[in-house]
Amino acid sequence: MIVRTTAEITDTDRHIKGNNGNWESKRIVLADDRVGFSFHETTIAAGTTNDFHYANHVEAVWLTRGKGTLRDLTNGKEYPLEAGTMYLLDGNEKHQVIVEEEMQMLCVFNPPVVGDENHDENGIYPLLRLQDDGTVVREK
Ligand SMILES: CC(=O)NCC[C@H](N)C(=O)O
Repeated sequence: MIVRTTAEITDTDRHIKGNNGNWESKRIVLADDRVGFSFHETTIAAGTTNDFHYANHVEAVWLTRGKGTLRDLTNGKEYPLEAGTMYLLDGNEKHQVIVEEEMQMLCVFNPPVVGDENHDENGIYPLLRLQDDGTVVREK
């Protein structure tokens, strides 16, 4: 069994700042826990528009705080986001998160994020795999 607290993650190498400057992510469960998914708490700043594209991962997002809009960039559809709403990117959809009130979200990634992944210029995380010997290989 593994038990962790926010205090153990905040301001450590598990606390990642997004390279668009708009979000931060506390990486609660990572690939080295070897459970097949990673689990993050993400905060996104009010007044921002964020383009994401998890081409190599499935992501589920559960909003615990905040308000805004999710836009599916594959078809232009928009969905209101507020506490208690979940979206699942089961088709690796390019999407946009438009934030009216600061959002806090709980996010699950499969395959699991290894550690400090950040978005490239297209909003994509690389596909990194943690090998049994602890080394990380880039697969995409
Ligand atoms: C909602 C979203 O995709 N936010 C960006 C950060 C990501 N969820 C992460 O925790 O790495």
